[in-house]
Amino acid sequence: MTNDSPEEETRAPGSGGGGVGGGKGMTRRNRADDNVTMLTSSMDLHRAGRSRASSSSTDPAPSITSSLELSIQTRIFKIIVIGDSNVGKTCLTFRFTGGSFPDKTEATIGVDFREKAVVIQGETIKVQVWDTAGQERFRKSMVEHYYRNVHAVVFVYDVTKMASFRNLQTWIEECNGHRVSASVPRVLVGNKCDLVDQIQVPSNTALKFADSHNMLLFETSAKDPKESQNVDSIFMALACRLKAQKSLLYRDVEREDGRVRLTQQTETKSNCPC
Ligand SMILES: Nc1nc2c(ncn2[C@@H]2O[C@H](COP(=O)(O)OP(=O)(O)OP(=O)(O)O)[C@@H](O)[C@H]2O)c(=O)[nH]1
Repeated sequence: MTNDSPEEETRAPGSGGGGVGGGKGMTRRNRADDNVTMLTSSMDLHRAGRSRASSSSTDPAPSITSSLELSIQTRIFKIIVIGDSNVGKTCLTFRFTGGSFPDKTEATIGVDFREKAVVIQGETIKVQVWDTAGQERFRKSMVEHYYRNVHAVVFVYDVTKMASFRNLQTWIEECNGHRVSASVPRVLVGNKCDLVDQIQVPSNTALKFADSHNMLLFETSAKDPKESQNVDSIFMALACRLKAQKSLLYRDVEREDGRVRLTQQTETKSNCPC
């Protein structure tokens, strides 16, 4: 939980079309493609930044150099997770980046950053997940940062709370109000499907909504370990889509204070069959 944000000099993808997958429909138990490999477990950017900064005084120079060389080749995709408080945004991002369900969560203040390196068709990509605060009082000063240079958006509702589903329209309007391009992929996630006896949002209602906004729908549970691959699929579908549509290579530059600065470096094109 932090109020800091990594400084960025990226720009949102300006080309490529439509929502994720380009197709509509519910994707439940969608499996990550075989071409995709998760490389690392979760890493809090700030904690990682601090440890890199502090270790730089003791580590031998060659390892710093090779780490920088490695990072120069790595593209970073910023994905923000948006939705009402308590829908499970933190738990979903934790499940994806850390592979587990947190024992205890507190309301997110500002934003939490988590990052995971994945390999898609031989290319290592850092998926940077911004877990945003659902409570208005904890997000006020951060909203601009959430949407700045975002590459994809995950809208989350709680399948056991109809109000959280109804509020999606407000979240979409906020997103649109921050000039997020229509070409930025968006997906819809209904979380807490493990609470089968309490479901208030029927799948077909959610599917209609997703279709009308050109989004894929994922119904899943951050809590149920059997759903973990489905949670991974949410972010991997976006990463695959971004890899296919993005024509920019970003350089990850470490600054002296350990914060991350991203700069556009050169152009590449790739085709992802995911
Ligand atoms: N049963 C069940 N509970 C869940 C699931 N995901 C999250 N929760 C619970 O829902 C509560 C809220 O989860 P969070 O991940 O903190 O919610 P959030 O959307 O990040 O909330 P804010 O930080 O306030 O925006 C916690 O008590 C979690 O344990 C799920 O898939 N199933």
